[in-house]
Amino acid sequence: MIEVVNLSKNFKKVTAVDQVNLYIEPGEIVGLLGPNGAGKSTTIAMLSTLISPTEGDVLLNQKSILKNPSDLRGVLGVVPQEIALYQDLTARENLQFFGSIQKMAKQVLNKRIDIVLEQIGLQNEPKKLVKHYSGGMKRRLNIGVAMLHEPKYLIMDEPTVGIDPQSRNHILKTVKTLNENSNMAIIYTSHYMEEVEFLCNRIYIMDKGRIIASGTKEEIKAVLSSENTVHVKLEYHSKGFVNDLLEQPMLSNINAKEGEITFTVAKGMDFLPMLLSLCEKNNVILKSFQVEEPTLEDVFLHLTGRALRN
Ligand SMILES: Nc1ncnc2c1ncn2[C@@H]1O[C@H](COP(=O)(O)OP(=O)(O)OP(=O)(O)O)[C@@H](O)[C@H]1O
Repeated sequence: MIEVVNLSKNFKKVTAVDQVNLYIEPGEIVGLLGPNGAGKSTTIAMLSTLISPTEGDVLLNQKSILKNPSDLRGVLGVVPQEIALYQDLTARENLQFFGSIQKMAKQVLNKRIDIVLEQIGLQNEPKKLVKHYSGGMKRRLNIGVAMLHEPKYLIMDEPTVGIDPQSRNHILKTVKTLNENSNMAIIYTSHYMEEVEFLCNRIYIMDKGRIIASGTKEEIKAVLSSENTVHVKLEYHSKGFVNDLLEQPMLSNINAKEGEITFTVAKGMDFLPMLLSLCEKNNVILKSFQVEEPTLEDVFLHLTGRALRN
């Protein structure tokens, strides 16, 4: 298990990471979700021993790695946010180069390269130079480089930024398969809450250097378990109807646009009779209504008053 204990990092006057605690157990996918500038990359840089913390510690199987970073490096792969590849080499040549600087034995390396190329879906591009790859293919090869030494833990720093939806889906599937077939534990950072919801068993939500929520998806969403969002569509817009809604004490966050209205209501509240009687009173026809479960985006909004992406 890897544990991060009271980890902080100051850059002069900026506190990029502030007393962060988290852990990852073998075989799980953990999400680190937060907007730009939340401190995710700085946390990862400390976790992967690239920069040293101002305060706090990182433990591998309960032993500090600050004095012996090589213990962690052997079991950890890091996929950086930036593409770090040689453009004038093929995928295989890139993997050969990065494997050789890790001093992997030639035979072992060649076997691993075959496996990794298959895992990242680039086995059928033997002659193509990286400079002729699409953005998504480069990202996949970037992941392959980090996987060469068969790490038990893989850290991925926003691996889907700036790529097309098809490549993004491929990467998400690769991450899931790697975890399921190789039992590789993955720390996945992102500001896309739907990716984190899809992939991760446990999630940490970070903002302004701090962890503001953590737990399973269900536990985090339970923060909002007392409320449901309701979407109502009317046949046509009615000012009177909206005014009547605004006067209902059990409703909040009422938003009306044309014939579409959204509001929040306490969970379990039977609001339908009220809705139907207001329709009748204002002579409008209810086209549809939908009760929505909260998303991680809603939780973030609730905790910070801001959207994850702006
Ligand atoms: N080397 C540095 N010197 C000064 N400030 C830094 C440095 N690195 C990061 N910061 C600041 O620390 C804060 C956290 O940055 P960090 O890159 O860790 O956030 P992030 O969540 O990874 O965001 P992004 O998704 O944009 O990468 C930001 O305010 C950033 O400007």
